[in-house]
Amino acid sequence: MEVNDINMQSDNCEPDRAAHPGIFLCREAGKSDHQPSGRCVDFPVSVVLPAGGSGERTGLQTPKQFCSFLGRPLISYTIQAFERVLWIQSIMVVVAKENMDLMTDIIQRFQHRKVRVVPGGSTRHRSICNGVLALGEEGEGTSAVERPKVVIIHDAVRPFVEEDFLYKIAMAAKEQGAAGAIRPLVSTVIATTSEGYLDHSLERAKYRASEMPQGFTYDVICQAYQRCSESDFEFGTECLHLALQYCGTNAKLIEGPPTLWKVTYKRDLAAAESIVKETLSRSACIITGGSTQAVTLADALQKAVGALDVELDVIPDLMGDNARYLLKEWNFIQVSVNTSCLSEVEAMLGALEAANRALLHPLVVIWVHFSSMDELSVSGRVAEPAAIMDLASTAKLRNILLYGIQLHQSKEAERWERSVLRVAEIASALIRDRSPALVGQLLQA
Ligand SMILES: Nc1ccn([C@@H]2O[C@H](COP(=O)(O)OP(=O)(O)OP(=O)(O)O)[C@@H](O)[C@H]2O)c(=O)n1
Ligand SMILES: O=C(CO)[C@H](O)[C@H](O)COP(=O)(O)O
Repeated sequence: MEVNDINMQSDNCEPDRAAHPGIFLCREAGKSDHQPSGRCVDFPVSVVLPAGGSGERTGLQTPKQFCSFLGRPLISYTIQAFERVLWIQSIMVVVAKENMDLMTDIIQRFQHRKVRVVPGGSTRHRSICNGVLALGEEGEGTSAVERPKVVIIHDAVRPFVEEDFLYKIAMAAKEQGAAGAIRPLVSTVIATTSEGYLDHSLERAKYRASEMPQGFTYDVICQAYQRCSESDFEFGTECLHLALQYCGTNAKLIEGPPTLWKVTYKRDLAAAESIVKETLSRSACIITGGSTQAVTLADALQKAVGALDVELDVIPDLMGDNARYLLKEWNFIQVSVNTSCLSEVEAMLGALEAANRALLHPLVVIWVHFSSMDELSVSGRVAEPAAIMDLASTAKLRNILLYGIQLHQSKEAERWERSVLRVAEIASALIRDRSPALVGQLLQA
């Protein structure tokens, strides 16, 4: 059966654990950046994340899964990608013995749930095997988590896996016993002689790169590891091969998106950071406080930012229905007109903190202080650089990056348009770069 043919149960699937004991559908406070797909899986699915390697190829001291960007270790991004999938019931993370405490700290710090940690082995297969066996023990005598029907295995260093693809893998694994992600080959694979000459070359169109995630029925992956040889444990790199050789299970292969790529070298960590930044920079919300001047500025910014590829919503405040903006990946731009007082920003920071919005990612808040020339001539200075610096220093401790932009009203249309464009450019650069060095600066537009 084609994976696309599998009946996708997508309509209003209600969380009913009694009727579907395998469905895991709890929502997690402060982590609602992800829209659930609405898909249900009516069998228990658990995940094994092998994270027991040392990451030699990065050349770094720290194993790559524990290297951080935007204040969070890579492994936490991967866990989050699985944790937000409501139909996944548990995640078994496998780490080297000496990193068990570190991993436990990460789980606590980023409030990961559904996660257990077990010690790994000297090779990837040994680590995965430990994780799979631990899933079996998890089912015994515990009511919260059942023995899984399907086990998804995914390298802890592939952080960008999407729910839709996991769904395809889980459904195909249940149907076929095994399923795995593939990608087209980038380069031709050749065999070399022991003297370093070309022996033969493979016809590229016939081959595919095997990627992760892979899915197996629990019985297939358990049997494969029970039956495989020491040599497989020591030198093997392919779980699908074990399922074929030891269980006669031909895996269904499904072409996955390019984002399934594995962090292998140091440069891949920088690439992962830039993908996360790009994702976090797509939308911002302007809060006007309801003032006419602020709304006019917001409308002008909306036009200017449109060209910069940022989705921009304009709302008067974060009250009532607008509180939903606190729950998603929005960045915030607070416009204050003719007041150098930062109380509106302080109130917003309080609301963001209460919603636990900056737990997983640094959040950008930009205060745009819109002042008339009259205000300037009365006060004789630009708005409170010291106050914003103090507020930003405190906010930074809570993972909120506060920046300021000072915009002076001008009666000259051309000058005004230039300033608005500058605000749009500065704001989108601040949102995109999330530079800690610029936190608390009051930039001039
Ligand atoms: N004994 C091992 C070796 C690897 N892995 C995990 O398997 C995944 C894919 O392996 P790879 O990219 O090769 O990771 P490393 O072995 O850490 O990297 P390197 O080969 O560069 O040392 C990683 O999440 C890694 O932590 C594991 O759980 N246990
Ligand atoms: O793609 C894979 C499975 O097919 C694995 O991710 C890959 O084998 C990881 O191993 P390596 O240590 O060789 O990078």
